[in-house]
Amino acid sequence: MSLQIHNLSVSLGGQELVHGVNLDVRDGERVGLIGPSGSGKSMITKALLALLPPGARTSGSIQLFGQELVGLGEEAMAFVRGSYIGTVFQNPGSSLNPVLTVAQQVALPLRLHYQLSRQDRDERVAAMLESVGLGADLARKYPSQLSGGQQQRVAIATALVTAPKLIIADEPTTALDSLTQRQILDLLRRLVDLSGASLLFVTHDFTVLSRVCQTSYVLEEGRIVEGGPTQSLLKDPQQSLTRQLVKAAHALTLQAGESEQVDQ
Ligand SMILES: Nc1ncnc2c1ncn2[C@@H]1O[C@H](COP(=O)(O)OP(=O)(O)OP(=O)(O)O)[C@@H](O)[C@H]1O
Repeated sequence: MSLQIHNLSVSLGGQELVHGVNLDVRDGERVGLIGPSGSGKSMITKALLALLPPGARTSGSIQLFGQELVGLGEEAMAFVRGSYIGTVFQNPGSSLNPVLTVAQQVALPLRLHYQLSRQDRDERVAAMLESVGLGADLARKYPSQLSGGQQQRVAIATALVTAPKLIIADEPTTALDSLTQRQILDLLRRLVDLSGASLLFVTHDFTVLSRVCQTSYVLEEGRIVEGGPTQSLLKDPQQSLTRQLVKAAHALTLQAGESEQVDQ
């Protein structure tokens, strides 16, 4: 098992925002966490990365490859983040460092966490850029000189270059047009599968999950209300929120004239 979240609760300012969440990601599995704005998706991913705001309290258990993360010290947690987890966030324009070139950006996690020779590092960066479909001509450019889709490709390359075992993608395509969104989702799915990593994909959009995730969990006001194979949730949603999210996804899909389905 890659990730086992058991009875996770998160409180902030004396208020409990996440209530007893259970969620599993098996090795090599792509799992979605879906819920409307304010349902607590970010609180769960931040708890997982130990990046909650000061004063937040976490209880329960988060096991990553068998290691308990709740209560782990900052130094050990920084090591876990750098070695085992890759993250891709919503807005690549702000998550990329504006003063680093594309090549420097992708090389940064290798510099921070691995002792590689300059040549090995450059080779790994070039191979990673190629695998996300960015040519050598873009390697010397800065994020501001790239399109949103190209920026997100750089972010994916940066997340995957250290070959992390778990990728956390938090609304990674929300800021992109629908064609670019599909390309980036397919790229992420392909690279995650190629690397053998597991994926936890956070979104409010079932259209996206149906393209990427085999299993999904539905979050409502800090609680998981439903979970299971994504296609089953789409075909036969049991909870009112799941039905609403599926309906919204069908409306979006019809709008875009697309039919989405993920390989199991
Ligand atoms: N720094 C904070 N201090 C206090 N409450 C917060 C803070 N950040 C978020 N919250 C509250 O925690 C709850 C969950 O928020 P969270 O950001 O996890 O939702 P989300 O599902 O990620 O939403 P979105 O899709 O809009 O990002 C909300 O009620 C929110 O108001």
